This record gives sequence, C-alpha cells and structure tokens, in this order.
Amino acid sequence: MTSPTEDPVLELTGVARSYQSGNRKRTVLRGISCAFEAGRMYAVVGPSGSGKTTLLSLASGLDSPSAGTVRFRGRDVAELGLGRYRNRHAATVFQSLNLLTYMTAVQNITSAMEITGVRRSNRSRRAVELLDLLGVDAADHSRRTLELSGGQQQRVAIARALACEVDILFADEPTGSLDHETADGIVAVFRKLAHDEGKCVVVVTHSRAVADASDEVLQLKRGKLSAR
Ligand SMILES: Nc1ncnc2c1ncn2[C@@H]1O[C@H](COP(=O)(O)OP(=O)(O)OP(=O)(O)O)[C@@H](O)[C@H]1O
Repeated sequence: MTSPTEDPVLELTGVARSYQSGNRKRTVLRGISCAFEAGRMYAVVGPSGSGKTTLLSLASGLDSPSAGTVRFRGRDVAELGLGRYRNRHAATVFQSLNLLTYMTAVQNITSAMEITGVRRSNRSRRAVELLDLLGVDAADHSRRTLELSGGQQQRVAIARALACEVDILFADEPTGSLDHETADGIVAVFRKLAHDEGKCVVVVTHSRAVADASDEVLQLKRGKLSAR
C-alpha cells in the first residue's frame, strides 16, 4: 500500500461509506487511507462484497464518502465538484463499457468530447490518435462498436475514457469477460498508459494476472485495506 507521499495525484484520508437499510446502518468501508501517484498502475483486490466497487465509486467521484476526504492534487473533490472532477480529471471504464453500439469507434469518442469541451475541429484527429495509442486497427475505427470483438470494445471504451486529458483512469473488472491473451493486451495498455503517458491507473480486479502486472496492490478485506 502506498503511504501518503508529498505529491500524490489522489489521496483518500479516513474514508468510510455506510448504507442505511431500514433502521440498520451497514458500514461497507471504514478508515481507508491511501495515496495514488501519477505514472503508476494500481490493482484493488479482495473477496466479493469486500467493497472494491464502493471504493472505486468514491475515488472516482461517482459517490461521496460518509466520512473522510478524497483529494485530487490536494483539493477536496467535494469542493472541486464531483461532476467537474469526473469530466476533467478522472474517468471510469465500467464493466458494462456503456458504448453506443450503433456508433463507430471514432463517433463514440468524439461524442464524449462534446461533453468535455474538446474543440470540434480537433475531435476526429484526437479520436484517431487515441485509438492508435490503444492498438485499435485503423480498419476498425469506422466500424460500429457492435461489430467489434470484446477486446477491441474494451480498447474503444478506454480510449473514450481518455477523450479529455484526464489524469486518472479507473476501470472496474476490465478483463472479466476476456480470454487470457486478450486480457494480457488490455493489461499492456494500462501499463503503457501509466508508464509512458504518465496516467494514474486504478483497476478493480479479481484477476491474479492483472494484480501481478500492477505496480501496487491494495487488498480490501471486510471494508479495510491491508498490505498484500
Ligand atoms: N447502494 C448500496 N446500498 C446498499 N448496499 C450497498 C450499495 N452498494 C453496495 N452495497 C453493499 O456494499 C458491499 C460491497 O459492495 P461492492 O460492490 O463494493 O463489493 P465488491 O468488492 O466490488 O464486490 P464484487 O467483487 O462482488 O463486485 C456489498 O455487501 C453490497 O451489497
């Protein structure tokens, strides 16, 4: 586990998340403190129900903690605004990918740019650059994503997440539905984004291979972090 450094890109301090169910309160995460740096790939592992996706939701600004703070470059994301944090700094690739399957690979990315404010005249060129970076064949750029393989769809979803210059990329079980070889290709993409592009990559995974390929592993057990 990374201990807080002088300049982490993302830092969680004393983070807890509880859910109210009727008159019962259930604490899913408690006292989570950890720091993430640019240029590194992290895996969040742990048994089913240990709170991995909940942690990802808090770190990525999709949800707010019941206690504690999430800081992006030293600034509380609640103050920054969760929407602004997600649009400008931290993107998430969901298990379901959420691609618009009737659109081409390029169109999926350029439509995401409409929301994030990349200039219209630059969108197609930037989309092609991102698809190239992620190893999507040029012939597949203008195919509807419905017609692409699972591995290629995953690459398009990652490219779309990078549609604006985000610093942090989160992914929830990105290799869960892929065969070993395709999964290895996706892991190589994450490592490249961290090590060559300077992104902070945080992946929730059940895969030992993904954990082994990461620079650091955060192990969750009964809502707490433990060193692996
Ligand atoms: N919105 C919610 N309301 C109530 N309980 C929730 C909510 N979201 C998650 N939980 C509970 O929090 C616990 C942790 O869920 P979470 O999805 O974070 O686990 P996980 O480690 O990602 O599991 P898996 O590996 O199976 O995906 C579970 O018991 C779940 O039922």
